Amino acid sequence: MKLSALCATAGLALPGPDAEVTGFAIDHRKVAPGTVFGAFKGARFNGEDYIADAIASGAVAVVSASEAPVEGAVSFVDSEPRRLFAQLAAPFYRPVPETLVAVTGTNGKTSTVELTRQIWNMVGERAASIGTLGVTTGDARVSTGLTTPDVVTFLGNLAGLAREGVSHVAYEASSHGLSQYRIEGPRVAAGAFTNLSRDHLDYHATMEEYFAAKMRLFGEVVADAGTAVIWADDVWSQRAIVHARARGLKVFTVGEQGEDMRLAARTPGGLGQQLEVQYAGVSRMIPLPLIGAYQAANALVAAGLVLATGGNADLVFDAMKRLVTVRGRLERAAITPSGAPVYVDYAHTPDGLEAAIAALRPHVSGRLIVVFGAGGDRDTGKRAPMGRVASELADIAIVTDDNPRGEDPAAIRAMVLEGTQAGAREIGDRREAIGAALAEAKGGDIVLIAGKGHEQGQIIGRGEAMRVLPFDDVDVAREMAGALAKGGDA
Ligand SMILES: CC(=O)N[C@H]1[C@@H](OP(=O)(O)OP(=O)(O)OC[C@H]2O[C@@H](n3ccc(=O)[nH]c3=O)[C@H](O)[C@@H]2O)O[C@H](CO)[C@@H](O)[C@@H]1O[C@H](C)C(=O)N[C@@H](C)C(=O)N[C@H](CCC(=O)O)C(=O)O
Ligand SMILES: Nc1ncnc2c1ncn2[C@@H]1O[C@H](COP(=O)(O)OP(=O)(O)OP(=O)(O)O)[C@@H](O)[C@H]1O
Ligand SMILES: N[C@H](CCC[C@H](N)C(=O)O)C(=O)O
Ligand SMILES: [Mg+2]
Repeated sequence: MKLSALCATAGLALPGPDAEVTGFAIDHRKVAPGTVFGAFKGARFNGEDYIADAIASGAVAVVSASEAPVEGAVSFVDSEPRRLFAQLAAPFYRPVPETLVAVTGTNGKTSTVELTRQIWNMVGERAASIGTLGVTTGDARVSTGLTTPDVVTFLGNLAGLAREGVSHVAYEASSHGLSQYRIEGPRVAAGAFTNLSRDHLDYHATMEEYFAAKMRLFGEVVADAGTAVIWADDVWSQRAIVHARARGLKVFTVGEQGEDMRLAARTPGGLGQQLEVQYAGVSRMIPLPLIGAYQAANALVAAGLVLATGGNADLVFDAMKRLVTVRGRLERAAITPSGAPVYVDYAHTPDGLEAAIAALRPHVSGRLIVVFGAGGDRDTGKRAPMGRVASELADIAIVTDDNPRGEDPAAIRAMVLEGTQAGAREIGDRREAIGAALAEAKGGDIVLIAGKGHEQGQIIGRGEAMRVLPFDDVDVAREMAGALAKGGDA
């Protein structure tokens, strides 16, 4: 494809001679002849340092923020080079699935995109989701490593899915992804906001900045005349509604305070819950086969996205009855020989931990035992609040390791323990901590293993020294339950 054609589609002037474009790259090591190179300043490197190398490898154009010397290639300079790069790249990656929706919020993005994918599939669409779990279609899942992949991977994935016949894609818009313009370009029909609470304050300076990053979804990413589906019961919801209205989007609110889809009642049951939902003047009873208020919220927002993009209400609400557990989100992993169910959940924020404990509480007649930790090289300010939530809301809290990365695991645990009241236990080794929780559990108790969900490893070290030790909470819980049944030492 010609650079001039990409510029014309993106509405940009071509600032130099025309060239044939063969691809896009944001890492100079991936540049081949004909590539457009995005030279961005990052947290660790300045991509502009690699411009000459990229041109030597065949780059035909360079997008950057400053007048750094670009000799032998067309130079695009913009104060938001990542945005310009995405605008230029989008028309190259064709075809694009016809219906795209994006989900933002501190918690619930993965669950919501996955449930949206499930509902679309059940109502007859070829659907996929992209997010923390990777790229998921009906029959396959491929990991990308990040929640929101880099823009080149993202656009490439969309085109690949469209070529396979996928027409509907729901993807996660993390605040990092939004602020780094990783998910720009194609037309996004609807966006959803789930909630906002403390996380990532190592990357965003304040909650206001964190919220502003999320609101780029409604401010810029969702197409003109698109829809904003907003969970209405969060403390930040009203402000999200104001942003969406100011942009002129259609607003679709969901929740107990939702005006478009109202959750009138929610009754927890053994393996799920009964929801009474009012939509378009009709009241419906929906037996949702997932437990917990938070899963009801995510399922309703997912239904809202499908309805906002043309789904048939009868089919959509009927599909909700057949939703299946999202991997690592309140997933029942095992039952101890004493009869206590063991759940694995991805709660890694104070709010997430509170939501996961609240989801299980109605099902506990004895004690709720929680095993959890906090990640290294991530927001340190969430650690003590996580400790506080666990020790206040669970009966037994066991603090353990969760991806210490480049930090001293004992120091991370100490910060978590600062928030706990007396009585919280500390067992650094995660396998041992899970074993202790299962051994402690009696009939009527429930064990919650929080923080890693679907993750497949324990990340130790940083940079060159980083290693990922295989670890899966579900597998370990099963192994430990098995060992207890045999009467061995867990
Ligand atoms: C802080 C952060 O988000 N960093 C991401 C970001 O890096 P960056 O732009 O700061 O890049 P950098 O490493 O400083 O390099 C700058 C530029 O120089 C280029 N470069 C660099 C070296 C070189 O030799 N040649 C070269 O061309 C790089 O490709 C890059 O374009 O862009 C990189 C390329 O896409 C990502 O790999 C990297 O993710 C790091 C590994 C990461 O851990 N990110 C996490 C925090 C993250 O993004 N998480 C979110 C949120 C999860 C959630 O919702 O909770 C996610 O969406 O996954
Ligand atoms: N709507 C919600 N409200 C409160 N907590 C939630 C909600 N949805 C999920 N959670 C909690 O957050 C955890 C992570 O959920 P999920 O993976 O769907 O979120 P996410 O936004 O994709 O997270 P990440 O930022 O890591 O990508 C869940 O395991 C649960 O503990
Ligand atoms: N997307 C989140 C996941 C955190 C999961 C937890 N296991 C950890 O490692 O902190 C992050 O990268 O901050
Ligand atoms: Mg996610």
